[in-house]
Amino acid sequence: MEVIESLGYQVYFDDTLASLETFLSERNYSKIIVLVDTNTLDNCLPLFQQALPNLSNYDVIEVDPGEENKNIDFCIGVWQNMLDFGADRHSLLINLGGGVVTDMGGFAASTFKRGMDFIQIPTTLLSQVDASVGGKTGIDMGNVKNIIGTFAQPQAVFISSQFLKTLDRRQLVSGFAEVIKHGLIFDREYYDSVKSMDITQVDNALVKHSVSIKNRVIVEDPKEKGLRKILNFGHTIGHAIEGYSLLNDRNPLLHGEAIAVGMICEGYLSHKLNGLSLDELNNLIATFRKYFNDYIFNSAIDTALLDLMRNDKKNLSNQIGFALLDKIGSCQYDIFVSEDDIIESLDFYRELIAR
Ligand SMILES: NC(=O)c1ccc[n+]([C@@H]2O[C@H](COP(=O)([O-])OP(=O)(O)OC[C@H]3O[C@@H](n4cnc5c(N)ncnc54)[C@H](O)[C@@H]3O)[C@@H](O)[C@H]2O)c1
Ligand SMILES: O=C(O)C(=O)C[C@@H](O)[C@H](O)[C@H](O)COP(=O)(O)O
Ligand SMILES: [Zn+2]
Repeated sequence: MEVIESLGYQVYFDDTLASLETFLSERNYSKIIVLVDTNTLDNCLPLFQQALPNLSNYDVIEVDPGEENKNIDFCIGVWQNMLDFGADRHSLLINLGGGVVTDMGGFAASTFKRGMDFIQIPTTLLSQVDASVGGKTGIDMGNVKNIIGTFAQPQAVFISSQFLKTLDRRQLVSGFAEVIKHGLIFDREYYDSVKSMDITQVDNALVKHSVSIKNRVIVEDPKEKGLRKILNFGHTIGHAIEGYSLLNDRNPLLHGEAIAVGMICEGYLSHKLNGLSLDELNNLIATFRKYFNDYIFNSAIDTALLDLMRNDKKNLSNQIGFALLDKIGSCQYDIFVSEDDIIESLDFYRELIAR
């Protein structure tokens, strides 16, 4: 078993979840509640129960799956269940699921009775390499992503590759967008090693490498005053596209799919405004187009996308904020881009996929 030390807690890479059993036996929680969605109830709760045969006294809260449910209504449901179950400040919430469950569960726990303990057991690739670590918790409001939330660190994170076995390919690829991002912003060698890999070969070593990159960034800047903004590469435009798609498409883009589009557009801005070479831009584009389908969208929605970007948390005094690459493996933040340039990057994407 391997462990990464994060912000006052451990991230365990442990397929047996024995470390979870030890963790629970060392703490005297008044009550344990497990938050799942309907898919992790079926696919992940049985593995959790097998790993903890001696844990019998816990309650389960179930929410509907998917980004459309990462909102205040479902959060109220979680809070109400915690009240009904008699949770107090010495209780523990175990978030067993993907990023929707870890984000919303972390938020619900961090605000319940002004804060109770929670742990993350991420069950998607995306939540293992990214969402479960670092303490960003939150919910969406309408189609504005993660606009209500807290920085609240879990007591521990337990990562087991066992959970990934039931994940479908589309979800695996979505999580891979954040893996590619980690290489692009921080580690050229890692990017080169993942950019053409067979996605079914994702293993603990890869997850651990991604977590170690994210962890180095968040330990230096837990509350995103500066450096942490690089973890947001692709997200200014990506979140706008994700939010737009959520409300307007019958089969909305997943987070990773949207930020893959965002990383191509922001790759273009990196080339135009921040010194990323044309060769490296083309390299980045080829990588994303290898794994991700094109997203067709019309310039008629640019105004709506800009409206969403006006809510980005990196903005300052009405200027839209970006993290941009200067080369593969290196990223700068607090770069403010004009609306004309943003639209140019959307046009670039549209022309690219029309070729
Ligand atoms: N807090 C952060 O730092 C951070 C980082 C990245 C992304 N996020 C957020 O994470 C969310 C996306 O997370 P996600 O991609 O995990 O989505 P998700 O939680 O919606 O999970 C994807 C789907 O897979 C199902 N699922 C989960 N585990 C499964 C398993 N083991 N087997 C079968 N099905 C399973 C879920 O029920 C869901 O239908 C977004 O809301 C995004 O904003 C947060
Ligand atoms: O941990 C971070 O910091 C990130 O930015 C990671 C992102 O991949 C993630 O999507 C995060 O939820 C975005 O946060 P937000 O502050 O832009 O909502
Ligand atoms: Zn993300």
